[in-house]
Amino acid sequence: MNEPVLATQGLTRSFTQGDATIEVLRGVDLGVAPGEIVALLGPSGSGKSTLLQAVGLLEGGFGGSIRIGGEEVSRLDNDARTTVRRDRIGFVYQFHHLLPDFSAAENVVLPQLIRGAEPGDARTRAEALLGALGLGHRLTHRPSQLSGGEQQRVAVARALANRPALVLADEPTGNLDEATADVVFDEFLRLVRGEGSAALVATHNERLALRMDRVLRLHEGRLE
Ligand SMILES: Nc1ncnc2c1ncn2[C@@H]1O[C@H](COP(=O)(O)OP(=O)(O)OP(=O)(O)O)[C@@H](O)[C@H]1O
Repeated sequence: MNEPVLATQGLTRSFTQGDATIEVLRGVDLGVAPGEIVALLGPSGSGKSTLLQAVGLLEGGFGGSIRIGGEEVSRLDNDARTTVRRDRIGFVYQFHHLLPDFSAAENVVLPQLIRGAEPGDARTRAEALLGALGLGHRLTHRPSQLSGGEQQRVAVARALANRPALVLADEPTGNLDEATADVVFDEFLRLVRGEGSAALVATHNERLALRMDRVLRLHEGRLE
């Protein structure tokens, strides 16, 4: 059997506020297979973002095990975490977080250059991804010159630029109106599938969740 792209065991996280401690994650065991697209469904406040931050190695303070591509990554130092993020994970957030002074194409080129790609190759890859998302005519536009749906498409292209084994997406179309969200979400799924990446996608939208390969439900700090 293929090694999971992502596996957690007994993942815990609690926050202390004053005298109160809230246990947000109470022992989450999950596995995502290569190329599998998994929905992480749960109401607001159920801990979806907290879980994505843990497995994306964006925050510390977690208990339990996180394996990415078979490697235990939960105890790595900061430099090693940064390398895992850069080489293996693509992120899409609810808000695009594009660099405002760079064009759409440059936003997709930059992460590739940081990883050591040749500028010509990076440009070709950026144009191919943006073209696949219908943005071939928007390459030189800055984020402020793009619509919300176009901005999120650029963010999707950027996430896939380095061919990550795993895409982590937190409400990737949550900031768009329903009709635009539907279209952008379909394009996101099509592109991720076409690239062969796995994805873990947090959403509170049942309808979007059912378009994915599998649905995990987060309830009271555990997966149902
Ligand atoms: N840094 C923090 N300090 C204290 N409490 C926190 C912190 N981060 C998250 N929490 C709490 O953890 C719980 C889960 O938050 P989280 O953002 O993971 O939920 P979510 O399911 O992603 O919600 P939403 O769908 O609204 O984004 C919430 O009760 C939140 O208040």
